[in-house]
Amino acid sequence: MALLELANVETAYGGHITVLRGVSLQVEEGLLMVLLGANGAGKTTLLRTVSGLIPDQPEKGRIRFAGQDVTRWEPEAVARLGLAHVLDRRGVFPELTVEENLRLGAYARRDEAAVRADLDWVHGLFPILAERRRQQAGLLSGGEQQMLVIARALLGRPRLLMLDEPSIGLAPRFVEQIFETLLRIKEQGTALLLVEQNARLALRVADYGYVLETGRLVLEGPPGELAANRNVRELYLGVETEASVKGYRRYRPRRRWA
Ligand SMILES: Nc1ncnc2c1ncn2[C@@H]1O[C@H](COP(=O)(O)OP(=O)(O)OP(=O)(O)O)[C@@H](O)[C@H]1O
Repeated sequence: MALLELANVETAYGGHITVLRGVSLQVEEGLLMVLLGANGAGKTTLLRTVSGLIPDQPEKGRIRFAGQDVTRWEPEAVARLGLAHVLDRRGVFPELTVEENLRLGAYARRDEAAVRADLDWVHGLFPILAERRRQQAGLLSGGEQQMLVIARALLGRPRLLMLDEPSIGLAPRFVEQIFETLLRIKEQGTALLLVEQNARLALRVADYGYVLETGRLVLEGPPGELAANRNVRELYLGVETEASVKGYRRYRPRRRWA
C-alpha cells in the first residue's frame, strides 16, 4: 500500500472556486515524487489539502496516509501520523536562535538522546546551521533559512516530507545544495513530495513525477519518460520542438498527453 494516496480529490475555496478536479495520485514509501504544473495549476492547494490546512476540504474524494483515512483531518492530527509540510522559509522564528528553531521541530519528542543524534544528522546535512547555532535565525540568508525550515521539519522524524518550491528565489549554489540534500534525506528512508517550478532539476532527482494542469493530472511517469514528453519539454523544460516552432505552444491537452 502506498504511504500517501489521493483518490478523486476535489478541493474548492469558499465552497465554489473548484481548484482540484478529481486528482488521484500515490506517494510510495521512501521515494521522491515531484509534482509539476504551471502557475495556478493547484499544486500548493494539493499539498494544503493533504496536510489539512484548508478547512472542510476536500469536498470530494479520499486521502489515505500511513494506513489511515485522513480526509478532512486537522493539520496537527495528520502531522502526528508523520506528515511534515514545509510551507516556506518565512516560517522561521527570527528572534529565536537557529538551535531553538531546530528544537521546536522536536517539541513533541521525549527521546532526548535520539533528538541529539538527529540534531547531529541535520547539522551534517546543513553544516551552516551548526556554525550559526547560537545566532538569531532572522540573521540567516534566504537560502540558509530555507535549510533551517527543512531541517526543523526533519527533527519531527516525518515519514513524508512535503516541500513547496524550496528553490524559489535562491541563488544557484543554494538550490544545488538543497536538491543534493533531498536525496540524502530520501536515503534515510523519508519519502518526499516536491512541488517545483525548476522542472529540469526536479526531474533529475525524482523517482516519479506527476503533471498538474488546471486542477487535473494530465501526465505521470518516471522522470526519463516525462522529460521525453513533447509537452513537458516545451512547457516546463523550455525546449523548442518542431511542433512548437509551428505554433504548437497554444496546445493544451484535454486528455492524457500522448
Ligand atoms: N485562499 C484562496 N481562495 C481562493 N482561491 C485561491 C486561494 N488560494 C489559491 N486560490 C486559487 O487557486 C488556484 C490554484 O492556486 P495554487 O496556489 O494552488 O496553484 P499553484 O499551482 O501552486 O500555483 P503557483 O505555482 O503559482 O504557486 C489559483 O487560481 C488561485 O488563485
